[in-house]
Amino acid sequence: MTDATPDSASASPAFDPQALPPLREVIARFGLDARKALGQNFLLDLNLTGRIARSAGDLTGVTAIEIGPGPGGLTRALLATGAKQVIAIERDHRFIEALQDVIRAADGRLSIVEADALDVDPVALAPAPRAIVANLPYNVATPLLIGWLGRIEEFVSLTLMFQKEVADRLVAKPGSKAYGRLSVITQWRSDARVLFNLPAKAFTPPPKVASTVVHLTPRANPEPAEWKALEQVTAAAFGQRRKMLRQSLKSLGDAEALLAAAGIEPTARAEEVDVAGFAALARAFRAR
Ligand SMILES: C[S@@+](CC[C@H](N)C(=O)[O-])C[C@H]1O[C@@H](n2cnc3c(N)ncnc32)[C@H](O)[C@@H]1O
Repeated sequence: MTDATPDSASASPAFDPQALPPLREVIARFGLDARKALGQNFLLDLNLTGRIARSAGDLTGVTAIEIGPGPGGLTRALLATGAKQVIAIERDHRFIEALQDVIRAADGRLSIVEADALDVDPVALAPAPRAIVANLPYNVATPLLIGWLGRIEEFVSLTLMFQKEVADRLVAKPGSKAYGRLSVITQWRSDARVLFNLPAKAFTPPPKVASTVVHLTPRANPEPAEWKALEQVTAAAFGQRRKMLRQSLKSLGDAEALLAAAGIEPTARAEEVDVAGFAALARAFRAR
């Protein structure tokens, strides 16, 4: 880890993302061909990365954590915000050398951690207030998000690029096709908002699908429920989403009694139950 502690909270964020060599040049100089297995689809347009960084909201005094800086387009944009510090976690060793110019230009505000983000606890890594801003590697985007949601109150916000199809699931409402376990868990813990979409051609190389930036903030008063119980009831309910709950919840025990305790019609289907309903079901399951 390259240590970079700023002198004070008021360290000036004067940083010009355009003053460094163009990203295409960095990629060519260091031979950074994109690796599909690591979800490497880069954003080389600094106007776009600037838009993403600004969409995180006011980062003044905040430690911004970036997952997968790659060649550093979004990293540069984050340094141009009022963020007190940027800590970027990158798994691919090739980018560490390529980012040295950015580290120097950041004048003590950028640290790079070479690690698999799935193994890193961002709360232990970065002081509060902290926010995550990332163009996520799509192969690990959902497990990363679920890990962060479990302790989202530790973050000011999460501003994350997902495949559009995943973003649609995060914000889906009951009654829609995209509504499922991920929607319930996300909306239970956070207020999740779609900010904007980006076409595949915005990336180098272009992925097969469109992408969406989602902004998540901790939900002020989440419905009381235990994480594990909520996972169990949503897994059973959405595992057979077309069946009535009195049938699909049988694997959990006396389904009719659980539904009665939660105040849900036994003939309801998973996709009709809102987050409050699933939280009630999780409480009933825990209390059985
Ligand atoms: C979609 S690219 C984004 C790159 C850059 N931030 C941009 O916007 O151009 C995903 C980045 O995450 C890195 N990455 C992939 N899996 C990772 C993991 N498990 N932990 C940390 N970084 C990872 C990749 O090497 C790549 O740099």
